[in-house]
Amino acid sequence: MMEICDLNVCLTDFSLKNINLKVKQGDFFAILGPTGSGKTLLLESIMGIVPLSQGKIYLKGRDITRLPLEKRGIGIVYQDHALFPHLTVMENIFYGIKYQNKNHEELKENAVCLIGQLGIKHLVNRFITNLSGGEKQRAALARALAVKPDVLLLDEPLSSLDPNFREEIRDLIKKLHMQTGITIIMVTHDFTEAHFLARQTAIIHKGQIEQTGTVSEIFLHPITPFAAKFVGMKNIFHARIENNQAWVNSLSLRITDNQNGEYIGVRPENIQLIFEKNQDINCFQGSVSKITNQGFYAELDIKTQDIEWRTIITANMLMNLKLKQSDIIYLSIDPGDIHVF
Ligand SMILES: Nc1ncnc2c1ncn2[C@@H]1O[C@H](COP(=O)(O)OP(=O)(O)OP(=O)(O)O)[C@@H](O)[C@H]1O
Repeated sequence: MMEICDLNVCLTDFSLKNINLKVKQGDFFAILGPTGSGKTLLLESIMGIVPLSQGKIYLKGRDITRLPLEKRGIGIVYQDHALFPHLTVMENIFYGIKYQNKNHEELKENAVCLIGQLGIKHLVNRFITNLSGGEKQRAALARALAVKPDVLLLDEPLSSLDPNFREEIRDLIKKLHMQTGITIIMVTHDFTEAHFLARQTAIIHKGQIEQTGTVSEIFLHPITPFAAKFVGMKNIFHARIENNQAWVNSLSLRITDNQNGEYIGVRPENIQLIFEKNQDINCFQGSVSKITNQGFYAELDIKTQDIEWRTIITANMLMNLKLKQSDIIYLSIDPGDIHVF
């Protein structure tokens, strides 16, 4: 549906290199990456705001690489909403319709329907400056969708919102995607957001795509240390793999058969904490080196020989166990939970 072929953008100090992506009709696609990785620049290239030094962009089979934004069939919701402050909500939503080469009556009906779906009927005569962050985001979504674009681009749609609105708007975006079936490409630095909303995802790092796949594929099988870290695999170590053993410094861990690579990764939630050594295959003694209370849960750093592991436990469990720094504890790791890449 949207195909990005060999896209390159060269700026003075930054480049997007050989970007290839395919987004299917009706899909929700997340481009995930840390700050400065090139996410917004990629959206801007899709919109035609920054010139490509190489590459093609196709939308529904049409080559849109050189078309002006209004002819591309793309709607966008910016991080800061970018609504017109001197216009009312209604005027903002209807603004783009007059520039469309489509049936205006149909688009107006569609806009009215969106106003209902987004729950902003009571706000239509208000000016933008008087709205809350969540209300602005609803108005921005209605404005972008009012012209019935073929694809909707969302630039970090939740990051500027107060945490109270974040969940509400996240649910709303999901519902809207299901109701309209529109193709969405969202950029975000938050894997949890992508996990909740998207089906397909691409991880971008320093202007290059590191991995693409379904959200669960990338969550379960990251293929680079960067991707692994990004999806919450906090224990990533350089390792020497020999048959079904992984050596990290002087520690040997049993892994499942037929795996090969240079790194191992273990999720903190997959490390079990126990008080006595048992017969588990990977059971190691360690000592608590740091406890970081995070409210509902706590992060425990545990040192075994020369390796520091990050584990998590619930706040309740931490209280019950009365754990403190330097306490001796055992870690148990199932070989199936050790990922090699
Ligand atoms: N028009 C431009 N001219 C020169 N450099 C630019 C331009 N736009 C972006 N950059 C640079 O390109 C790099 C990537 O920027 P981009 O805004 O795409 O990052 P991002 O992944 O969206 O980050 P964030 O999550 O912080 O928004 C940055 O180093 C930025 O300074």
